[in-house]
Amino acid sequence: MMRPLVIGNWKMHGSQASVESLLRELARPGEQLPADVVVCPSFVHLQQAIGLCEGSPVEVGAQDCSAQDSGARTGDVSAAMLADLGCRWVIVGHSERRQYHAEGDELIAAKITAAISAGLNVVVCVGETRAEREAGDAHAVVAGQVRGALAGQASLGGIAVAYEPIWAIGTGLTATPDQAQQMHAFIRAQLPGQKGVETNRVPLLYGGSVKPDNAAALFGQPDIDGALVGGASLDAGDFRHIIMAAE
Ligand SMILES: O=C[C@H](O)COP(=O)(O)O
Repeated sequence: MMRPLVIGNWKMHGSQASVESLLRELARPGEQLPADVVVCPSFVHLQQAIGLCEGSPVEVGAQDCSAQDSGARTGDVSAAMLADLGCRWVIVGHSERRQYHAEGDELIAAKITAAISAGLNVVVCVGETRAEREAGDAHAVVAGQVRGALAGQASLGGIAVAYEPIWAIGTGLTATPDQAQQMHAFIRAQLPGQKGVETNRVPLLYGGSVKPDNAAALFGQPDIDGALVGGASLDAGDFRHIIMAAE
């Protein structure tokens, strides 16, 4: 069985003081956790978070990276810079990047390539809007995003996929465990084969209003290998409950 993977995406929240107090609770030196745990603070808090996680089982990731290795890209941060700092993970293609920064599958695929070649693990996000689900297009949309992001990759090693139905992000609406399982099984069937790892070894995370009271039911599904948690990861007690539900 794959070890569960639970990632906290802190989005554009926090201050040095809140990062410190959250990680004093979450990243306890020498602690054994029932899941691999990653926190993704904003770029400006990465170095502080890496210091606070030292000696603990919690790893640190970024929320985005450039598709370019280096160069005249004002405001961008390369995957190599993140790896150099001590990040182990990067989120790519989050729906908020797709929506507010007009990111499409081609750019997302290039970011994955850049991140993998810098030695980072990647979590690539896919998911449909409410209108797409109501129109019966959810599977076609998600299949297109999975193929667009992954078809050109030489290997699936180091890649996790997060299914985040956009209608469930930050809304308190969660896909039911059955709905999520159904889409996860579908996503697994879309993963390109012959890419270095068995498709059943690619971690598939669910994201969208994961909370302490629904995490165990989601983790109980055969194709749900973990979670990408937004709001609840900003509360140390709630995030810990979610991590422990992966047991
Ligand atoms: O990356 C995390 C997701 O967007 C989920 O956010 P949420 O748990 O606040 O719904």
